[in-house]
Amino acid sequence: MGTPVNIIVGSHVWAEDSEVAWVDGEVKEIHGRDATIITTTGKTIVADISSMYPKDTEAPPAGVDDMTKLAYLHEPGVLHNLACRFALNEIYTYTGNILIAVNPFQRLPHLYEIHMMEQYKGTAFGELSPHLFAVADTCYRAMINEQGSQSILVSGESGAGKTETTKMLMRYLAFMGGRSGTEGRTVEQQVLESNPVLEAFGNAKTVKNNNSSRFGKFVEIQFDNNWKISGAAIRTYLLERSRVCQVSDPERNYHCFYMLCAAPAEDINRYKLGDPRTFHYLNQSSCYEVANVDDAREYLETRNAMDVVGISQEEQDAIFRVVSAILHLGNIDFIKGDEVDSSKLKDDKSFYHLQTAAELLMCDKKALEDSLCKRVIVTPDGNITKPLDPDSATLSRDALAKTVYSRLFDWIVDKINSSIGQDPNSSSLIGVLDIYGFESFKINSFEQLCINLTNEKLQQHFNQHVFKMEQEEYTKDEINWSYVEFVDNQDVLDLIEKKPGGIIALLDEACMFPKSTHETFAQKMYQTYKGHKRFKKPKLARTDFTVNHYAGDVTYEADHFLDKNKDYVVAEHQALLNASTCSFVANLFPPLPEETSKQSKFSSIGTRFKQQLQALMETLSTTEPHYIRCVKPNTVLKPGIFENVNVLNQLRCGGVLEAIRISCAGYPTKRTFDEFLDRFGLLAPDILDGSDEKSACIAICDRMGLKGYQIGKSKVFLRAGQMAELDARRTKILADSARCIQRQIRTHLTRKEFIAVRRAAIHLQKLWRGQLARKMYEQIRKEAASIRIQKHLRAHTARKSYIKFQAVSIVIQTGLRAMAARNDHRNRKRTKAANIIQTNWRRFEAVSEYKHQRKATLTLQCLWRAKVARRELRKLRMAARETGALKAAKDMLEKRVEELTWRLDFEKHLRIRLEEETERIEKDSKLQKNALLTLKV
Ligand SMILES: Nc1ncnc2c1ncn2[C@@H]1O[C@H](COP(=O)(O)OP(=O)(O)OP(=O)(O)O)[C@@H](O)[C@H]1O
Repeated sequence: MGTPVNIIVGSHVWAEDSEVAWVDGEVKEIHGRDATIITTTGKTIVADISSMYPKDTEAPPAGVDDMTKLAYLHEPGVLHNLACRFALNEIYTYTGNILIAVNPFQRLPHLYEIHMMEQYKGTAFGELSPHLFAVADTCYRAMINEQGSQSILVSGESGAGKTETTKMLMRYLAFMGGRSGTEGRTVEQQVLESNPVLEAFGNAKTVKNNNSSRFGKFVEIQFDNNWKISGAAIRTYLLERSRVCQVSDPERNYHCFYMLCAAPAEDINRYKLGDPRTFHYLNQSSCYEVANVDDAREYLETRNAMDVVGISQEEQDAIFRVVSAILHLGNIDFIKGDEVDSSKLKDDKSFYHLQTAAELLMCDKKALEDSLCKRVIVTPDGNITKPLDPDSATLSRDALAKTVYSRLFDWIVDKINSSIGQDPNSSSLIGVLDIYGFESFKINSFEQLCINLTNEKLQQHFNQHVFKMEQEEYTKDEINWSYVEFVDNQDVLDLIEKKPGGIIALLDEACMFPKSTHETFAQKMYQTYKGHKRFKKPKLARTDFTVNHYAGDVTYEADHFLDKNKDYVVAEHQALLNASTCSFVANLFPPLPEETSKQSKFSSIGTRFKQQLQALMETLSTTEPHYIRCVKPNTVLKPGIFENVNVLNQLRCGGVLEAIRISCAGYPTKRTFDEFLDRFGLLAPDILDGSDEKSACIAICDRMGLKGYQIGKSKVFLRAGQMAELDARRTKILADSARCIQRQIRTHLTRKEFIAVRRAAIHLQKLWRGQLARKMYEQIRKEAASIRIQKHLRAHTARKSYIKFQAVSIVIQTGLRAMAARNDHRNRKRTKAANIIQTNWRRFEAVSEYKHQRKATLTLQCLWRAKVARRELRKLRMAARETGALKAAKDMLEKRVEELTWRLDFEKHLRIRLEEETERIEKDSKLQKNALLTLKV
């Protein structure tokens, strides 16, 4: 960041730190809020220009719609305003009556819809946001109210949007002046449809613009007594002829060539065309297509538009025949002929193209070849035919192509004019001028000189108009303005077009003098304009010269000036095409009037253009001009990019800043008494009480020590810088007051804020604590819940494992108990078995014992009883012997014997059973023994 500089007014006047130390300089570059300024003393200052941007209160962030509303009217302010608006897609801005249109490089259909036209219809200028419809409407209203012709001058550099703007203007005028419900083709329709036709033949893709108009255009729309469109005339200027034969990469030739090559197959065959890459006039550049443009569709649309503007099918056919003939002409190549410095067709291909071109032009092919390879020189002794070398033949071929094309273009324009028709009884007209802007390239030639001459002329017209309007305001307010200086560019115009002595006049002279070369022409210029303040000879230049135009220095290369200025049709070409059996072609080359052909073949393009310009200026001078300055925001043709330096340059070249400068040269700041007091009353509040507005204003100015200001009937007129001076004082007072107010307010605000903050903090704390408690409670709940969950989980797990263990142990216990039971059972069984065995054994022993005892007892008893019985018997016998006693004794004894016999049988039977039982027990014990043995095993 460099020295802070406050720009006070104007595009070139600066002051440091609001001091009255003026610095003259120019803004070279702007980066954000820094500007590089080259002062007139050559010093470079990088300045902080933020203070120059409009104050917030005065300029809304979206910018102001009229630059004159800016408190500071200077380059950075204007630029900043445009940039702010552009960023919001507000592409239109006024500077007083001038409309600045920044090309958006994107379709903004909402801006041009029919309802927008309805809105602007009859609305006062400035009431709605800036728009080209407002300009067109003002123009239309002015024509009706003032009964006078109007013109709209659209200018800007290539690609700035002039043609689009012109088309929109024409659409609006057609909307206002159209006849509703008219049958058939209306004039306004034809006027509108003339655009695509002219664009097809006069527009081409250039580096700067994909649809660049290579000619200037003035459309005169005539209105009848009912203010309806009754006729129109289109005047075109300086079509770029050289493009027909010479195209540089990445540009294209005229659109019509590519359209024709993309035409339906039937047309392609008819015109013997093909791929554009096969034609020399098209393949010098590798660019054949334009983004978003379909040449085939454009061809059909152009044909359609041709129908609308009244070009018949036969004429259309002839037009496209000529266009294709030009392409074929371009493919004719020459090589050295048999004679010295002669030429002939290079090969069969060249012959084919010559033949095709001749067929399409309907002329004799031999005559065509001769007209290209030979030249007839008229001498007092008769005509001499001179052969041309291959280079000259090629030049002759290109000259023919260029002439045919430019005649074709002129024919189309004339045809459109005659078909739309002129209204001789028209009461007023509105002219729309779409003309090339100021051009300054690395290499500038004759075309640039003509274009820049046009712009100088228009600039003069513009300056005069702006100046006039300014003066009108001074006169209206009855102020003395005699010393307002007006910077005129008449000297540049004189340098170029004055007759005799101007550059064009010198060029014409040089063209008529056969031995002239571009060097002799340049030398002549150097001599003639030595010391001219608008003409310079660059160091070491042989043919270059620099003209100091209003928009800056342009260095021209005089090398091709002579050729480019010569506008004559080679007699052989004229004769050849005039003799064509196609009436269309023959009409393009009507026979020259006798005296013209005798006088001189030379006609100067420069002079003709000058005359055309003169006629245009005369027409313009009879109209009330309205200006639209188109601005190209960037060189990459993309939306949303705003290149400051580029735009600044265009504003300078377009005269916008010049208009501001003119305004600054007088009294750039005008404020009504009311506004003035409103703004500056605070500089002297005591004056305001009691005195009238005018004297209060005078008193304020005097108290502030202003010199040179003027007081009009209703306004205060301030000189450059005075507004800023007053503003600086006002700012100081405002700043002091503001500081005081700020102090109080800040204290109040800070206290209020503190209380609010404290309350808020307490509230916050409360909420926060609540929040914390809630959180903690939540935490505790969660913990309790988790413990319970753990408990249950553990219980569950324990239960599960217990049940598992229980099941296992029961199984084990069951197993063990079963085993024990089985053991016990086995023991019991064993014991039982043993018991049984023992029992049986004991029984056996007892039985055996018993049996033995019983047997013994029985035996004993038997023995005893036998002994007793025998003793008895002996007693009884002794008694029997005694008789009776004896007999009873005998019976008793017999009974006793019977009983004993029975007992003996029973005993016998018992003993047999016992023996059987014993036998069985013995068997059982044997079995048991065996069983025990098995168990043991
Ligand atoms: N108002 C607009 N809205 C949208 N696009 C626009 C507008 N104006 C211009 N353009 C775009 O910018 C391109 C160039 O505009 P235009 O052809 O009007 O420029 P020009 O100034 O006439 O250029 P030249 O002098 O080369 O003919 C257009 O093809 C279009 O794409």
